[in-house]
Amino acid sequence: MKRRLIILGSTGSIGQNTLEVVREHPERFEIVGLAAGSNVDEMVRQVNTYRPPLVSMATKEAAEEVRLRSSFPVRVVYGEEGLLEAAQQPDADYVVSALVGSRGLPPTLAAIRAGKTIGLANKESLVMGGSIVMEEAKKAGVSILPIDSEHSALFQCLNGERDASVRRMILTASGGAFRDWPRERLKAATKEEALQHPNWSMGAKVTVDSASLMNKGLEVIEAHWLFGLPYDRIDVLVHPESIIHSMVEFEDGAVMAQLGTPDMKVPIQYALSHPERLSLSAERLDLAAIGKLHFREPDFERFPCLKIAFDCGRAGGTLPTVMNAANEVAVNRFLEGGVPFLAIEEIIREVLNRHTPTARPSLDELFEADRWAREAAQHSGAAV
Ligand SMILES: NC(=O)C1=CN([C@@H]2O[C@H](COP(=O)(O)OP(=O)(O)OC[C@H]3O[C@@H](n4cnc5c(N)ncnc54)[C@H](OP(=O)(O)O)[C@@H]3O)[C@@H](O)[C@H]2O)C=CC1
Ligand SMILES: CC(=O)[C@@H](O)[C@H](O)COP(=O)(O)O
Ligand SMILES: [Mn+2]
Repeated sequence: MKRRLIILGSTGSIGQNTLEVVREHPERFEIVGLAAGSNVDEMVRQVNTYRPPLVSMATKEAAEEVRLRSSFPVRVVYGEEGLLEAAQQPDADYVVSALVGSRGLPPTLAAIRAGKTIGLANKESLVMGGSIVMEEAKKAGVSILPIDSEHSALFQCLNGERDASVRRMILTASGGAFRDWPRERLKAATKEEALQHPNWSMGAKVTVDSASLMNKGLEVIEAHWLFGLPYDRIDVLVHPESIIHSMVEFEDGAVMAQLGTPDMKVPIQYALSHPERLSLSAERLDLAAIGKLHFREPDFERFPCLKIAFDCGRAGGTLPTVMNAANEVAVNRFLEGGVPFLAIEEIIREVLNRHTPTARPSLDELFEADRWAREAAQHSGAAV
């Protein structure tokens, strides 16, 4: 039977890669809904190719334009309500959560509550509300299959293993665009430089997170929630080639690693077709041609965002939510040219220092913490 998919964030980097996987296997997948923000041209192209019955766009204007330019009658909804409707679309059995940022949390939760299997790329929803997301998934009997490359690697390494045999997880990090830059040089780092990821082609926000190593920090928190491991058993290792996507060390000293060329279609197909594997036209790994792989410890002094994320993850409560929201706003301000690169970590620190944490927040308290932190980060004058 075909998997009936909704893709939240279909016009983005993960969304388009997901559609590539679908295009290679039309016998396995059917698109029953697409949701995006403002990229009307790309959405019209997708609608005319995949003919989904339901589409959601961020605004009424974008929705109307998609409707008018589609080559067949498609229902187009919009805004936060539109996203929620798409996430719960009754025809779907699987939702790919690939919006960027904490706006991914409400539709991901709605899809879980509606009983859909989740392919999760939107790591921010676990950073913001991991305990609630995992609790709701358990209650609804829903599987959350990781799309993020490191978590897909960990998931693959765990295949057939008992939880009790796991000693630690090792997330690999490319080191990002500024891996070899001295701290002093980071002061003048530009947007164009931050967007030059050494190995992956991705959306702007995650690429800047990768340059500050906040991406790895978000991924540590994501791994904690997905795999239920305490933070002192999650390690980060810089691996500049991004060939080993992550590793699991077991009690007997054995280490399992998942390798491959850096291509998101591989973890996406694994999440979409689990427990099977489908053929893919991805580039094959040639280790003889690569010759050597390199590893080093992460530098928490040059890249303090990684330590901030470990600390907030360990502390729990509203702190990861506030850190995530402050980071989103700070990255946005950097991308808009309003603040320098190093202001990202300063804004996050300042907002965290001003926050009064709540230990076991309800969902409403998480949304309130997110709203408060956004406002605080938007007006923060740190390092500007
Ligand atoms: N890219 C990658 O390879 C990887 C990404 N991830 C994670 O996956 C998620 C998506 O990343 P990525 O694909 O790179 O991001 P992109 O920026 O490429 O895409 C983001 C998507 O979100 C949509 N969007 C933005 N704002 C809104 C809104 N207000 N309402 C509805 N939709 C909106 C965009 O629509 P539009 O463009 O139409 O405005 C787009 O479809 C992130 O959480 C990221 O960390 C994880 C691993 C790898
Ligand atoms: C492809 C993917 O999963 C990204 O999240 C990737 O991890 C970014 O690379 P680094 O954060 O390791 O630079
Ligand atoms: Mn990743």
